[in-house]
Amino acid sequence: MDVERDQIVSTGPIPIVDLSQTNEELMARAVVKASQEWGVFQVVNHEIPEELLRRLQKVGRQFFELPEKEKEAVAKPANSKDIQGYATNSHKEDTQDGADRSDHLFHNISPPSWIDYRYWPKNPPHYREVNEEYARHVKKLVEKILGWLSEGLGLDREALIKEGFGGGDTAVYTMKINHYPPCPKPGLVLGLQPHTDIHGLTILVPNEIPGLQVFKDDQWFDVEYKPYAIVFLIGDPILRMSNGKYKNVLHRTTMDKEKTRMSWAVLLKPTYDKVIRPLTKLDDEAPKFKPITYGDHVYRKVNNLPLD
Ligand SMILES: O=C(O)CCC(=O)C(=O)O
Ligand SMILES: [Fe+2]
Repeated sequence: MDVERDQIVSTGPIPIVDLSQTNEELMARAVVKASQEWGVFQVVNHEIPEELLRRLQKVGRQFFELPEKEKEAVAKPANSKDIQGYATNSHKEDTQDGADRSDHLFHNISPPSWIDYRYWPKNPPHYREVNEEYARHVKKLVEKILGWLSEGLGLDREALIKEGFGGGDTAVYTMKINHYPPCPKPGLVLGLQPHTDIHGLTILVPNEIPGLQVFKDDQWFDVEYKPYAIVFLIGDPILRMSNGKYKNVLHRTTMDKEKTRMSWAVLLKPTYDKVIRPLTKLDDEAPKFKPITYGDHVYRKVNNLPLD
């Protein structure tokens, strides 16, 4: 059998993995290969209902369409160390160099002890119910993918979620809605500057406006929009936990001249005190990274301090 063709059904260069195949090993291998070579892949025919994704996008869109004053009800408090809340950067001058020209809403969605409903919009009224339902589905999908990635390292299925992220009920899941309003000079500015993700894994649902680009082999590639597909991006901690086997993909977002782009990203993170290091059974290989707490990693990245 032509494994290569069966495992990745792709019209573009970014790997696309069909999760409705019966052969689990093929799907697992496709996810592992994509993570080694690209650090990004899309999944289609996952078990998250399409109508739930439509509702997730609808309530998010309704929130961002509210007048600025109403969005401020969940604003990130000034000087808050916590990322949670609404913040706007899209009013920045178009020519301002190096600025991210986008708006965001962050709030934790799991575990329950990390949820602070002050940052969850009360308007539209279904916002909370839809996001709670989505959180349950995302967790299941993430655990499946991390299981395959663990096995791809020669470890047991639970290694990444348990040893890497501290366990299914300890790992922190944060919803981040990105909102990129139309930009009259899209060539001059970016929605998000090129970056690798500070957190471990990003599970992304974009709207239909193209904009996400990933870097590989000295070239940027567009991530093709596929309705209801979910994009996975590997972040820095998984690079470290896998001792460099899984890539932390460099990516950025562009702006559209006329249309608003939005994306719903769930960020998977360890708690700040968790030490990030190559996983135990990878210890017999020379470690490529020094142990570092997740909190220290975030601090160093945010402040442009050296990491290793
Ligand atoms: O909006 C996107 O497609 C990507 C967002 C992203 O890279 C991020 O939030 O870190
Ligand atoms: Fe990102």
